[in-house]
Amino acid sequence: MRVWFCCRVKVKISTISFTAFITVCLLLLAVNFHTSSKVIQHQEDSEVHSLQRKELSSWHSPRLCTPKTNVMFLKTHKTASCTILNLLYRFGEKHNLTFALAKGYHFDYPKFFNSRSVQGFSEQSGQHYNMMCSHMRFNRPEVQKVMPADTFYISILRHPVSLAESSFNYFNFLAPAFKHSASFEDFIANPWKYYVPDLLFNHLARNMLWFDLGFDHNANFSLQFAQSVVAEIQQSFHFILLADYFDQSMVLLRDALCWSLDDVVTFRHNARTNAKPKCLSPAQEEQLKKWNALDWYLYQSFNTTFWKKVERFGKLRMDKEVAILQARREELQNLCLLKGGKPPEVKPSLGQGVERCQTGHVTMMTYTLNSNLSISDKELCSRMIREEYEYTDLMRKKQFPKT
Ligand SMILES: Nc1ncnc2c1ncn2[C@@H]1O[C@H](COP(=O)(O)OS(=O)(=O)O)[C@@H](OP(=O)(O)O)[C@H]1O
Repeated sequence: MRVWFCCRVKVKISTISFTAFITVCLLLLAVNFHTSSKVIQHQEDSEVHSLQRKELSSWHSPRLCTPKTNVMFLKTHKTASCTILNLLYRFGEKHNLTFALAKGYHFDYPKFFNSRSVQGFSEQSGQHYNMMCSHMRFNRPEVQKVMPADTFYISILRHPVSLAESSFNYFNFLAPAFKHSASFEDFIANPWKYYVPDLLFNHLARNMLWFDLGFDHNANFSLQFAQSVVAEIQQSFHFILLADYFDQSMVLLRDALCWSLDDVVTFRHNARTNAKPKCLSPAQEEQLKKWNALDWYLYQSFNTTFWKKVERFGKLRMDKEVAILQARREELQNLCLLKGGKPPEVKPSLGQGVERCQTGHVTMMTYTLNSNLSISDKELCSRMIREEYEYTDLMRKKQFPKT
């Protein structure tokens, strides 16, 4: 009896010690995940990673990967790029990262990017930056001079039909082809009547994405040529987001960068208040796809890649994470914005604030913060609504306090 009792006590003691040992180990592990950056290396699409994914039941779980802090974003035009810019600046500010900044607000666009247009950069210094995200015409060898070798390259595309409509609205004062046409419908019906291939800024009227990615937007379409360009883009960029599936893009981006939920929650920036897309007929849509044949091919290719990624990620998991993202956005909108951001305050586009991101003569959405925010909430909310120029100036002041 005594022996049995002793045994039971021993068994109990060893069970308790074992349990305590395991608990301490788990706690240490959890603390380690939270505090140490030396966590298991993120290996996208590897089996290890998919096993880890299964264990991550919630977005608030510690991530089993190392957050990426070197990111190059090719900011294409009229593709929700100001919204992405906002999240990159926020992340950079939070983690004290350096930005390769243009001397103004873009890298001598529409010229090809040259490393000389980065403020304070010289090739001799061997200096590198964490992030780069202002408008440019992509030029990989020059970008590589400025960014570290392990940089994660991203960009964003948008369906050429809605892109053309957005571009016509914003850039009809800038692109000669748009300027001279009586209406968008008129332009769609007779693009060659108004389009002179080599006129400055006419790229905004034809294959604008192709141009921003550094290719000849006036080239004749051939399958072989288009395929070779897509292959080159795939070599240069780790992930191409789609503005038309913005939330799904954010979920995939967060996963690829190993960032937190709040890092990828954004308010919509740079949106028109008159953003109701024009109702185009199927024939007009086809004409636009034909006119922008290179961009249309580009979009279709990366749309296919995108949905393959979603499949690998898991469609159910995607739906779940999109829902969490949207709920968090709504929560932040209600916290930060007057009337939860709806309806937006309307300002003419050529004044101060949001419209400085713009160059067109359109009415822009701008946000007003709730007046009763705590100091920390006000800081958070101000960051979320801060626009491109204001944020760029702020980062410039941080990096170049004397200028
Ligand atoms: N989150 C999200 N999802 C989908 N679409 C979005 C989002 N954020 C911005 N937008 C739309 O993107 C258009 C502005 O694009 P950019 O910021 O790239 O413009 S710019 O080139 O920097 O001027 C502009 O499109 P239009 O309103 O159709 O012109 C914005 O409404």
